[in-house]
Amino acid sequence: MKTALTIAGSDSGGGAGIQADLKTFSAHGVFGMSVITAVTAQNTMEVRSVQAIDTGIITDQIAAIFEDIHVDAVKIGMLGSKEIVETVAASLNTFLPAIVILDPVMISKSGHHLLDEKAVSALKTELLPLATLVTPNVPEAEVLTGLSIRTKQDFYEACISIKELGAKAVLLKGGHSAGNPNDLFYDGTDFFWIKGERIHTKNTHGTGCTLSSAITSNLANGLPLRQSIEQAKTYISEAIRNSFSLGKGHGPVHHFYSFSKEERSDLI
Ligand SMILES: Nc1ncnc2c1ncn2[C@@H]1O[C@H](COP(=O)(O)OP(=O)(O)O)[C@@H](O)[C@H]1O
Ligand SMILES: Cc1ncc(COP(=O)(O)OP(=O)(O)O)c(N)n1
Repeated sequence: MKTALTIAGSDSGGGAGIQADLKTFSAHGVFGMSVITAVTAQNTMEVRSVQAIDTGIITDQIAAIFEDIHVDAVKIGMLGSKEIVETVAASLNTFLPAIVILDPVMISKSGHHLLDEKAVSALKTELLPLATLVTPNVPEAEVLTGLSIRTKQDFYEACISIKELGAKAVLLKGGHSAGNPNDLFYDGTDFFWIKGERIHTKNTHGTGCTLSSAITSNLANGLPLRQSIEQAKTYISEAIRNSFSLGKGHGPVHHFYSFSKEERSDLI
């Protein structure tokens, strides 16, 4: 069985963060492992409080996994602080995983800051160069580039600017734009649009975490990058289509097995 590791924050409400990542890995037949960077007291309406995890135990969690278990792909989500960004970058530089998907989580749907302003420059200089793919949403890409992103042309320019920060490839997500949620991919050579159809629901908690974890799972399972992204887009679209009302705010997306019984036995 293939393995994937998420380095991210815990969402007590179960819709985003580590919890969404592990559900997505399981749904793809991948064995999921986790390094917790922060604990959030969160539900469908708000992030009430955040406790960062001590950097020593973050280093230990990563080392405990890599010194014992083969990791096919790593996904990075909420990091919270500059110190945690630097700690994670140092560990990745030690263990050099082949695949790193970086979701540069900055603000929750409920409006809570999940990354300190001081951490942004460390994220750009220390983590982006280690990423196989970075998956910002529009507000995150605006912070990373200093550009305002409204038009299709802005999407192209933002991708070029983020690629120049050192990531091998960029997927700029269009969920926050008006109209259909089309995402733009760029790897320094080719651009391609991953087209979506807007699903009108308030239950979209955890969409970014789920998409990046689905891409991570597909890469861990050996698919090429483009196919991994295309299949992950299908997965997140179905997960949003089948999302449900849980709690009083933004309900979670629905995680489902993305392969047949026969395919599942092939994976094990
Ligand atoms: N209402 C929606 N209908 C269909 N797809 C969506 C919708 N909202 C977001 N998406 C898609 O979900 C994925 C996550 O995007 P986005 O919501 O922008 O990320 P984040 O959760 O990081 O803000 C992207 O592929 C985006 O296009
Ligand atoms: C612990 C934690 N990590 C990440 C997020 C943001 O997740 P995302 O998938 O972008 O979903 P929304 O919060 O935007 O719904 C989070 N909320 N908590």
